[in-house]
Amino acid sequence: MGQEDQEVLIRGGKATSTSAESLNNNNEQPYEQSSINQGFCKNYGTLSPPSPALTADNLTYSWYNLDVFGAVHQPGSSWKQLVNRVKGVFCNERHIPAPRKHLLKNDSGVAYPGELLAVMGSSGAGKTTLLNASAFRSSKGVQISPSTIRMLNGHPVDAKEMQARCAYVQQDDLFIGSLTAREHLIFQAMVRMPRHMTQKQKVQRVDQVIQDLSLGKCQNTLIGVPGRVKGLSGGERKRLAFASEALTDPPLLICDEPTSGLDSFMAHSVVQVLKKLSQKGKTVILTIHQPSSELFELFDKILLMAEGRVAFLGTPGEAVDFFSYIGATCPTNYTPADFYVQVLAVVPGREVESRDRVAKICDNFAVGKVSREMEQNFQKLVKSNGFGKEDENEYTYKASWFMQFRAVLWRSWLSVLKEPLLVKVRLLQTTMVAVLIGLIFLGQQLTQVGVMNINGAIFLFLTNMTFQNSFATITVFTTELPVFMRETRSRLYRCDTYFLGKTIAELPLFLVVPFLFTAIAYPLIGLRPGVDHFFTALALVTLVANVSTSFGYLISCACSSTSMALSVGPPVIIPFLLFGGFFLNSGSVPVYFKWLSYLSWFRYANEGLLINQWADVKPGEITCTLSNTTCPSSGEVILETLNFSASDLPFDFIGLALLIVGFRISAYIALTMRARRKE
Ligand SMILES: Nc1ncnc2c1ncn2[C@@H]1O[C@H](COP(=O)(O)OP(=O)(O)OP(=O)(O)O)[C@@H](O)[C@H]1O
Repeated sequence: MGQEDQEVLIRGGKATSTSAESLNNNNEQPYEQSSINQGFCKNYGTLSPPSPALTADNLTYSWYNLDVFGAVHQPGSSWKQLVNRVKGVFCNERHIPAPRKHLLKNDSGVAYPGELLAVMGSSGAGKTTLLNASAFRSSKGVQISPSTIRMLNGHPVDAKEMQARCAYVQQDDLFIGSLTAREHLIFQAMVRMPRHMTQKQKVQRVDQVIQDLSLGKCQNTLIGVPGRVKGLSGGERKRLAFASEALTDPPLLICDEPTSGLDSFMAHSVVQVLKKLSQKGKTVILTIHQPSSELFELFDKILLMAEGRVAFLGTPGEAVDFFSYIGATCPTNYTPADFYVQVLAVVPGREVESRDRVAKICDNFAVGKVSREMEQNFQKLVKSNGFGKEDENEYTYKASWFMQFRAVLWRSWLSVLKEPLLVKVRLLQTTMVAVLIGLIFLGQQLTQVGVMNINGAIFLFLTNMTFQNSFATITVFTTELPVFMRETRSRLYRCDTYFLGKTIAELPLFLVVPFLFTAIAYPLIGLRPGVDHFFTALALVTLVANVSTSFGYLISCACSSTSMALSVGPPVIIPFLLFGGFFLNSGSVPVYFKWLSYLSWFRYANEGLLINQWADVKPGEITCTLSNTTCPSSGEVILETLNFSASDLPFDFIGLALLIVGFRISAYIALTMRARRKE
């Protein structure tokens, strides 16, 4: 809506109210003075709960002086900031703090049990920021003033308690796409529901929730990945997100734009679900864009936001009075929600006037009854020092360590079986590459040329195992990490149970892939015959597959995105590859890079495989067919030329095993640090 439309709307209001132009024309009627004075008398908005009966399970959520700041990115400022910091430290100069954007300005509000509170406002008004701050889920770079107080039933609440008692349905749904809706809910029940409940009771609750949210028809449908794997519809995904939260019957439910991307029918059904929950005594807060009149009628209270401030909090009926009073009566051909949002919008091109109008409306509300009551409540609380603290243990994980581990293991195993990238594609890819390498190096003989070819084929074994496994891990693991981050922040499971469950579930695959590869390529190439030689090679290739997987986990956990992990992976692998003894003789590694060569799994595995191949090749077994080149007389000579010693084979196994452990521990530490950081 443009400024003109906005003015027409406000002038339209003037026909029935008194001073529409007071919003725009300060000369004719000094708006601020007259409105503010009247605001004290009119008492628009309300703080009163819908039903006075509060049980122990009901939660009144209130927030006072919610002051939120966001980082402002200034192009080219990082260098200046660094210089500024260095000067501050070394030259005793005053450190100039980085500029910050004031996202929420001393907002206060309250949501009662049995109430459906809709937060509305134009885009950028601060709705999501308010919800994130309320649920203690503010994003990286967002700072909340220490004077802010968030309370449950009058007790200041901390992040741990809030995350345990409040269900937060975020705008973007995050699921493991390879599970069905029912499998997803069973997993959620396993980690969310109290540990004293049996598995049977949890499954019964899942069935109940599926019925309540009308998910019966799609319960066995794959959730899917938008744009990649077809699965649930947008509405079904939204309802599934609610279903996950509804399993525990949370007393406080916060939903960020639950209707975004849905048609009006779907939007209505989603809000109906929320309304039903509120009627059962839950406290429900949601943000919504452009609700239809029908939807608007379902809201018990509305909170209007503009420019990071509260412009109104009260019932829809009181909103009509408030806006009429300030001279902005809703015309009959407008839905009230659209009208309020438009009046509170900042119009491009006329920002100063719009902001002035918004400021006046917010000021008017700030001196009204609601704000004053809120202030009084807050003062009372401070005076009575009512910052009571409840038992922290109550807000710990719902499931025991073992239950969490079992649930993660079960879900990871299901996704291993169902994720095509992990199983079908990998097995097909492995077979094809093994056959190709086998055909290229088919039936090598123990000749001068054969020795060169066999050494090349062995190194190719390692290169293929490394790249195939590390990149498969990076691709699959990094796409699942956002789900992990959200679930671990909701305290569904611990970092260690996830990491352990996930890696154990994937282990069989990382045993099958090297087996398949070795079983096909080893005999085709004609490597050293004998069961013991085959199994030694298989053990080494399996260890390499698992070192690469562990390395893939480490890179995935240390990098912030899939694309970053995929770009960081190859340059880090290349130095390890160079120290493998194929491109650079292991005796020629510069002293200053020796330490790096000890971290090279290529070196251990190449040495091990070459020892396995050549150690027992006796003098005379190698046929010298070319007279103009040197011919290695025995396998021992080949190993000596490469600077490898047959006695080092056990150390190669130990080296590979230590690398697996080392990379996994590092990956776990990186994951824990990431889980602690804000995303
Ligand atoms: N981390 C951040 N750092 C800096 N500014 C931010 C940050 N997060 C949000 N903002 C800014 O704060 C303002 C409010 O953002 P918010 O996402 O809360 O708006 P909204 O009302 O939810 O909008 P929409 O309806 O479009 O989602 C916007 O101007 C946004 O650019």
